[in-house]
Amino acid sequence: MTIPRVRSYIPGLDEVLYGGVPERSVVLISGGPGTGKSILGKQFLFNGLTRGEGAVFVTLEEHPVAVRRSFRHFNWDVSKFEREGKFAIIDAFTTGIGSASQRERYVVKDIDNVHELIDVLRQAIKDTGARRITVDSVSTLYLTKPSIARSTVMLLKRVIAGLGTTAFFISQVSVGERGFGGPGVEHAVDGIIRLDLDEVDGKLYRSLIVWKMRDTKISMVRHPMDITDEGIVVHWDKYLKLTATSAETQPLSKEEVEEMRRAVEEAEKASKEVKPTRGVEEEEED
Ligand SMILES: Nc1ncnc2c1ncn2[C@@H]1O[C@H](COP(=O)(O)OP(=O)(O)OP(=O)(O)O)[C@@H](O)[C@H]1O
Repeated sequence: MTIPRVRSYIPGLDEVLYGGVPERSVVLISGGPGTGKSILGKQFLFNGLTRGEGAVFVTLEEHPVAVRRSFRHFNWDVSKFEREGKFAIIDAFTTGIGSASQRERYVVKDIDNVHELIDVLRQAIKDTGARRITVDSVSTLYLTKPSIARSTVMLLKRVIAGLGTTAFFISQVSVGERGFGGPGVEHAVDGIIRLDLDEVDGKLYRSLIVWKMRDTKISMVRHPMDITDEGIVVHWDKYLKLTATSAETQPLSKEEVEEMRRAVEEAEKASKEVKPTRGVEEEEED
């Protein structure tokens, strides 16, 4: 059965997901510091914006001014989409303090109150007609209160899926940590994509691995990944064989490569045939 998918259009990522992210999924983008999580979240939104889809970025870790600057760093000009009302930044960083925050349209004053965040998010999704959301980072919402992690994620997930959007939740883990953001969160989300930076013989290697993604086949290997001036590139047709003392890149089999390529072609065809039917209709369960 063909399921509706959201193409990330991040080079190589849709191939390792056999066509893209199943629609209305909440995907945890997990990884240590400097692994490229924020860039991946921004690229996902920008690629939707250039194809006519609305998008919302929730910032909990960076000032909104810094967020706009980091989009610009990759020549992803979001200001045009903000002016057109297709893109919104939700400021959950300044907590409403300071003159810059006074200029922001979407502000969350109390990040300990997830219901306030949800109200602002719902409004921003409706205003922009958003299909894509990035929350950077979701860990900030429960850093000091791990016991509420699962309920926070479940509440956000209900609104996001209910309004027909697909989300990347950025999850920060420590260097060397094996988990993805805590058991409550890891089981609550629909997908987990892990970004890594490994040091072998004094050299750092970037890689991406899809740990889970409900309703789709996934590539079962670690893929080498680069950050370039154009953003993230995943080498979907190769895998990175890491040991404690060596890092070796090997090609995937011809059959696997062909199957991934075909899956992306089919997803692209399906996305052209099925026009998105939803506006931002209220399908939310309360
Ligand atoms: N043009 C570029 N070319 C290559 N690498 C780049 C470029 N721009 C940024 N980077 C790298 O991207 C990394 C930062 O990526 P990003 O901010 O997405 O990390 P992150 O995983 O969100 O980290 P953190 O959790 O610490 O915020 C930096 O280490 C930086 O070196």
